[in-house]
Amino acid sequence: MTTSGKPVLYSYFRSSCSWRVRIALALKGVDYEIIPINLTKDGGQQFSEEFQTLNPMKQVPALKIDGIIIGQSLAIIEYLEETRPTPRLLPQDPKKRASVRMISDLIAAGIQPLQNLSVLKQVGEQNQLAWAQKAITSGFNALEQILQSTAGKYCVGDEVSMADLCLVPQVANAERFKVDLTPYATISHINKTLLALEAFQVSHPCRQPDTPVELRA
Ligand SMILES: N[C@@H](CCC(=O)N[C@@H](CS)C(=O)NCC(=O)O)C(=O)O
Repeated sequence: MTTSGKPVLYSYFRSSCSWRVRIALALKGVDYEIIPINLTKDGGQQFSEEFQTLNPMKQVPALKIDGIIIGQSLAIIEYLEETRPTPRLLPQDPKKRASVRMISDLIAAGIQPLQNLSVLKQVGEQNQLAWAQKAITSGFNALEQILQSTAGKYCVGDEVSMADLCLVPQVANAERFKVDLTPYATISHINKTLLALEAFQVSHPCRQPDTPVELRA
């Protein structure tokens, strides 16, 4: 907490995992402060001693809330869901909830970590684009197929869920890595529908306190 008592989100404007949490906070109407952690400046502020005491994984996001600090975006979203249940981001129906968790994990464990900054650094500059494209297309091939049986207006039925909070930032990553989205009609359509919602807009990487001027919209 800051002296104002508001929750504090350690976030980087371009981080897809931070964006997931920003959407959840916006949807649930939580007033919070952002402390930007620049993942590229000075060799990466995530490696500073101060930040490592907050999140030993040296990754954003991390959320200080209710006297605790939580890392891992899905754990944060689940905590927000349990303590601030409205609007619901996990459906009541166990089968739908399983679908939401399946899609969230597909993205959060099966795609994003493979194209995360630290992995791309290991892959080397020349191979980064092809590597990221492969990780994303292989995940999106599976996701597009899964959505045929789960999607309504959004990833699972007609209510915005945690799966949607994972989808939109991952599509932004796909665009950044110049993935051809033509084969992913359902993913693209749901993404467009979600981007029209205010919570997805206010939390967008182009509207953050640490967004560089040239990327602001
Ligand atoms: N599983 C974690 C992943 C967090 C993560 O990968 N964060 C990225 C930004 S999206 C990061 O901080 N990367 C820093 C680095 O790779 O050095 C979560 O969901 O929060």
